[in-house]
Amino acid sequence: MVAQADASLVNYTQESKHLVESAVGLNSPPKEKIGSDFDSRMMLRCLELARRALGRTSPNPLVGAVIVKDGEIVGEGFHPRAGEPHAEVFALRAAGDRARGATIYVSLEPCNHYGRTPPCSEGLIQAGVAKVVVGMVDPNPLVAGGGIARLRAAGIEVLVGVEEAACHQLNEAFVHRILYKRPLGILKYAMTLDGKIATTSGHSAWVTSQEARSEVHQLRATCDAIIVGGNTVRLDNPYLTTRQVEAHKPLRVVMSRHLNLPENAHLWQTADAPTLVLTEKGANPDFQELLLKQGVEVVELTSLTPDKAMAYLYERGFCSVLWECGGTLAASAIAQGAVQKVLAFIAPKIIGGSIAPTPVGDLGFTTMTEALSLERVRWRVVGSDCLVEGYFPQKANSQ
Ligand SMILES: Nc1c(N[C@@H]2O[C@H](COP(=O)(O)O)[C@@H](O)[C@H]2O)[nH]c(=O)[nH]c1=O
Ligand SMILES: [Zn+2]
Repeated sequence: MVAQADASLVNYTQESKHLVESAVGLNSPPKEKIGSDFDSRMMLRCLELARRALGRTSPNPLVGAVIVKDGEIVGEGFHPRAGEPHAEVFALRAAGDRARGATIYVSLEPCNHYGRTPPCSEGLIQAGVAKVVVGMVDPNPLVAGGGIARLRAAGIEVLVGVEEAACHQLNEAFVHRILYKRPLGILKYAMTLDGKIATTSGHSAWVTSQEARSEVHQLRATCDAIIVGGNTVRLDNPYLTTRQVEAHKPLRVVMSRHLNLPENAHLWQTADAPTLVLTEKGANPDFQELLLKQGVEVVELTSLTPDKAMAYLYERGFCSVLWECGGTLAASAIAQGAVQKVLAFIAPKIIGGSIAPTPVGDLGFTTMTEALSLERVRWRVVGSDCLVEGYFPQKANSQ
């Protein structure tokens, strides 16, 4: 039986629950375009600015803001990382007095709470902006429509939902974290046209083209952590880095119950990205010592399962986790609901072999009717390969 994640919408008032459900596309029909073409252009500029902090803002969202006066941009900003000022603050600083009577575009609803920083709603009211154009409602229960209500109560015109789908897409991991209290799990694999991730002897360098591999490095830079099992460390000896000097370096996570791992794996010998080994209480103390000496963090969980690992990474403030593991761990992560999104690179190659490894191990299904169907499926060509992307269906639990 495959676990289905339920969105926890129980912390919302009835009104904010509807706003959030609609913003994140749960239980809501397709919508019409909101705002003018100029509004859309400005909102897309907000998203471009927000992307400058890709991979660096968790547990916070990616947010961009643009201030427009008399048809001209007079201030821009984005949220660089958690604990630092929000996007609106940077844009207001850049605009100075020109913010008075201006329109501000923000990709996420301005906050209305005292967190690590004071509420942006109050900052906008004090700056005297005339209009606020919002990309999407903030699903954080501390905000959830409250920022919009506060601005309207102060007499400011507010337009909500401009380029909403694009705003949601950029923050899909933040939204998932808020609604499901887990990071978004993304399963990525590269397989041949006949569904193999390696030859019968375990050789896998390389299944896909150079272009597809550099796309993976870019993908890693957008995630908070990359997770593999002990088998991948033993068989592939991966680096799990982004190979880009300036890029964000996600935490490399290894799940290993018994710590029966090679002493000289690349992961412990390369300090260019942080590494965490998740294991169980009391496992192999000598190996734990060796890891600690090499600067690797070790955390013992009472039981080590994909869901327990995701619960731990949630507590650490992560929004997105990339599963780059072998088929056995991938099957158990899927079965426990630790995977929401699948990215499959398919190389136009055939290697054959009935015992060659496949991307997802046994799920216990015997009939096609049990197959897990992905939705919102898209595909595109990357180099000489095809990238297929889709999501497992998600549920809202709003009792
Ligand atoms: N980063 C961001 C927002 N983030 C909102 O504020 C929450 C974090 O608050 P704090 O701990 O004070 O940084 C975060 O969970 C999200 O709901 N809001 C905005 O108006 N603009 C921003 O740029
Ligand atoms: Zn704010």
